Amino acid sequence: MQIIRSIAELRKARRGLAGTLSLVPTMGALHEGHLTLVREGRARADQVAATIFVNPLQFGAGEDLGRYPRQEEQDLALLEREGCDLVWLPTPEQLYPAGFATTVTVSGVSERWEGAARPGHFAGVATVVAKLLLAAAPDVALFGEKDFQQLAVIRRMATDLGLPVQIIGVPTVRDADGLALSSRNAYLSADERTRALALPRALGEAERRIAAGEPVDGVLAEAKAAVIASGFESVDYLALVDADRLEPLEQPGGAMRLIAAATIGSTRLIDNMAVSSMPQEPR
Ligand SMILES: Nc1ncnc2c1ncn2[C@@H]1O[C@H](COP(=O)(O)OP(=O)(O)OP(=O)(O)O)[C@@H](O)[C@H]1O
Ligand SMILES: CC(C)(CO)[C@@H](O)C(=O)[O-]
Ligand code: BAL
Repeated sequence: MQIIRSIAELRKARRGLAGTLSLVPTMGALHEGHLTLVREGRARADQVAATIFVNPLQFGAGEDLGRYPRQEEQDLALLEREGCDLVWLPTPEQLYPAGFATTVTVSGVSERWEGAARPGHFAGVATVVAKLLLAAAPDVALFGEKDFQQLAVIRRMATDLGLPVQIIGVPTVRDADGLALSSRNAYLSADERTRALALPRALGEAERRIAAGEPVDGVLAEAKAAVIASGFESVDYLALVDADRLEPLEQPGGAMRLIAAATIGSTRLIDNMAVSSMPQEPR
């Protein structure tokens, strides 16, 4: 596995890679979700590369940039074991040179939900992903559905900028009990980890009830109440949206997604689930 630290080295290494390339951008602290993206990337191209970069541009003031988990040595060992061909670890100075003044802003799909809760977040994500894609020039880039709105923003950006890359979304990998894997789960105490299960459970229950034809408003209100009753301090949003533009849906129909963000202790978790669009007989 080639370990690359500068853009110049990356360009040289890229020219030397034979065949097609998959890219898996990450912020490190790797878990099975990331490794699933790497495996999927390997299945879709001749070579697979990953990036590890905790991108300061996508963190707001007062967010967790300083305490975000960093474990480079362990991450490199995991990627090597997974058969990753190349890993690029850029520095903020390389990606954001002095005088940096160009950002990529995606309107519409980035504005609600995470975009509203974390102003500037998606401009930071879109900018860094555009830069990573331009520098590594992959044929395929893979992102997790766990960050469902992020995936929609990146798809929109790649289409609008005409980037010559196929964007692939990979289903959320969960722990055996149902909690979505996330590097931020490392912040949870044992007690919070247990209570955090209320989030996927509430989404699963809401999914079942909406698919069974129950009124959406009532189901969403009860799901939020269940999350709070289980010990989350707050729910930023828990909503039914269309799966492409992430606009709120009052009536079920088409490709739908339940999306949520909630805070437990000092940890903000996000999750989402697909909702079956065929009305089912009440169970
Ligand atoms: N459980 C998961 N299943 C599938 N993909 C995932 C999962 N968790 C993260 N990913 C994907 O891995 C890529 C890198 O994500 P990132 O490094 O931010 O990890 P993370 O676990 O999402 O961290 P965070 O706690 O910051 O949300 C993103 O495309 C993200 O959607
Ligand atoms: C896509 C990404 C690597 C951009 O920094 C990040 O937002 C993430 O890890 O999901
Ligand atoms: N996993 C998404 C990146 C972020 O929360 O900043």
